[in-house]
Amino acid sequence: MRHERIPLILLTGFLGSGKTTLLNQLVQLPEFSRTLVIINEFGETSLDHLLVSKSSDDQIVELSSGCICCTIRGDLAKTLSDATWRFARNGVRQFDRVVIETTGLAEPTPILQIISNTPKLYDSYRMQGTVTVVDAVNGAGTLATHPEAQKQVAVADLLLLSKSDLATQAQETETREAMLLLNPTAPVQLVLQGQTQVDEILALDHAEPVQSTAPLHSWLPTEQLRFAPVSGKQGLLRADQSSAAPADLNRHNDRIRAYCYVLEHPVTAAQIDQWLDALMPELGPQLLRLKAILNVVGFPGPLVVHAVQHLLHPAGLLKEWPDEDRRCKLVFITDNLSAERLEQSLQLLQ
Ligand SMILES: Nc1nc2c(ncn2[C@@H]2O[C@H](COP(=O)(O)OP(=O)(O)OP(=O)(O)O)[C@@H](O)[C@H]2O)c(=O)[nH]1
Repeated sequence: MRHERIPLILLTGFLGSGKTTLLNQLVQLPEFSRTLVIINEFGETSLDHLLVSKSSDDQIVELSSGCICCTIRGDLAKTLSDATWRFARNGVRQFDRVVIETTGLAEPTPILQIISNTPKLYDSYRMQGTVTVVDAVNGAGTLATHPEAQKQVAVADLLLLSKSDLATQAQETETREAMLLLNPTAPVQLVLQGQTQVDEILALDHAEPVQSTAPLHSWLPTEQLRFAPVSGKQGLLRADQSSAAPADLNRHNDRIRAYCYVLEHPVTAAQIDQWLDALMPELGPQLLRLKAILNVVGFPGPLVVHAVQHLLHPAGLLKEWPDEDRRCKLVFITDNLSAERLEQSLQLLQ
């Protein structure tokens, strides 16, 4: 039987959004007591690791000579691969979880890829999810102007809205709308001075095949979206973007978009293979994230598919459906990809 892999949470968010404040609270909780914290800072004077609570001093690694998403990817890989013996006593590993705090300008996808593309790391670590902190005061403006911030929101499994104590109602609403447009499927919860509902973080199980059907409900909140048939494509419905957020919000960030589809009929395993074989090499770089729940002919439960850019995680087959809705649901978070091009690829599932 396969050994239990160590869950890893990627904590990201734009500069000053409140990542360290959150981490400082998390490491003081009993649930996070056996957590290895890896902090990446950029620049000569790195302070964050000093700000994180002393209680976990012996399990904090600071990577400060560059950014882990670009210049020091190797350092991250080495830190993770050495950690299992470096943070062990008498041969027993002293941590059960890893949290990596990125710099505010980091792109999360290369970091997710390091873990999945390095067999030794993939064998030891399981991506539990990406948590992105967004500042409610500056969020809308930041998301309108910084592609890094857009990508951080787009790939999140959980979005944490910070500083709502400082934000006006209008600022908070605009920030929520901007987040919704980039990522309509990730739940949003408040974090106030680093305090938040920690159960939601611990329950994340999105980035790799889920074992339970519970998280599927939050994936694609179909009840909140309006779907309309795509002309000429039988059984294919597309969510209307304006039902997620006002359309004019898109004016600043029309590169990164979320598309949600429902396919009304079951598909065959062969069709899925063919579709993914064509999709990943061709559109991989433009796919920031793909999540799909597919009804496969002859399978008792849904097949769950995840991809981050050209990286396809092994699909997970669940034993049963979470509810009566047996339709296939697909979410694509894309960079510079048109609905027409996606729909052309979906023809392989028709
Ligand atoms: N009022 C208020 N201030 C907050 C909240 N969260 C964080 N802050 C403050 O925001 C500032 C930046 O917070 P940090 O936790 O350092 O942000 P960060 O994301 O780690 O910042 P970088 O490392 O620069 O990317 C600090 O002064 C925090 O005290 C909040 O919910 N409310």
